[in-house]
Amino acid sequence: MSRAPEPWPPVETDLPQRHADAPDPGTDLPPHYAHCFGCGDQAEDGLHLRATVGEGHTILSQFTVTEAHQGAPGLAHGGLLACAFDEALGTTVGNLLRSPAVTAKLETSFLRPVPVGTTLFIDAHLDGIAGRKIYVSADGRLDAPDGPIAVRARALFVLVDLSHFVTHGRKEDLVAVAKDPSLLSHRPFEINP
Ligand SMILES: CCCCCCCC(=O)SCCNC(=O)CCNC(=O)[C@H](O)C(C)(C)COP(=O)(O)OP(=O)(O)OC[C@H]1O[C@@H](n2cnc3c(N)ncnc32)[C@H](O)[C@@H]1OP(=O)(O)O
Repeated sequence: MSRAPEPWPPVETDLPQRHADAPDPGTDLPPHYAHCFGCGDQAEDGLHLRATVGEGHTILSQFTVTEAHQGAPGLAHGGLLACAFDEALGTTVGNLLRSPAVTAKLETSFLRPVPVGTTLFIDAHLDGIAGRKIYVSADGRLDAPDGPIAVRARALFVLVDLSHFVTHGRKEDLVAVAKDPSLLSHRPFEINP
């Protein structure tokens, strides 16, 4: 497999417009859903990713690799790192565009091992929009915002209607959220099953 990067975004795009109600640069974002494996504070052994809005089209996220995240002894599992990027990229799309979207395609390049105890700093950037397709990418650096790059990712998100979540989500979880809206502590949209 070639290491030469393919053109990105792969199609002609426009620069996405930040939503007028997008949070300001410097804003620390609360978890979007308490049980989210990526950011939820009630997700035991989750990643507990934390995100802060950056300048322009960026959001900076970070999480610390724990023993629960191992693949090889003492090293983060690659699929779990991909999960962290899915979360960081999705947060970027959701908060800056404030429209529901889901991951359609996620590509990760693993450049360096990520040991347990490392904090990964993920700098995500909205790259382009073409109709419902949103292209977004991120670099993940070891232990500092300017540390060595360990993982790179790029993804296609597709804008969806709220009906996507209501139609496909497990009913008891949708009901739980309707009963206790604080489970969705930060939400770019409302869910009323
Ligand atoms: C704040 C929130 C943070 C959340 C972070 C976590 C985010 C997530 O993990 S979301 C969960 C994982 N993702 C999913 O479950 C999505 C499952 N997939 C789906 O539901 C559907 O396939 C979906 C919605 C992506 C697309 O279906 P549909 O709405 O019918 O649109 P469809 O017409 O097929 O695709 C729209 C466009 O995207 C393109 N596209 C869709 N999938 C892909 C793909 N895998 N690769 C390339 N292009 C694709 C299509 O070709 C089409 O392009 P064009 O407009 O040029 O014709």
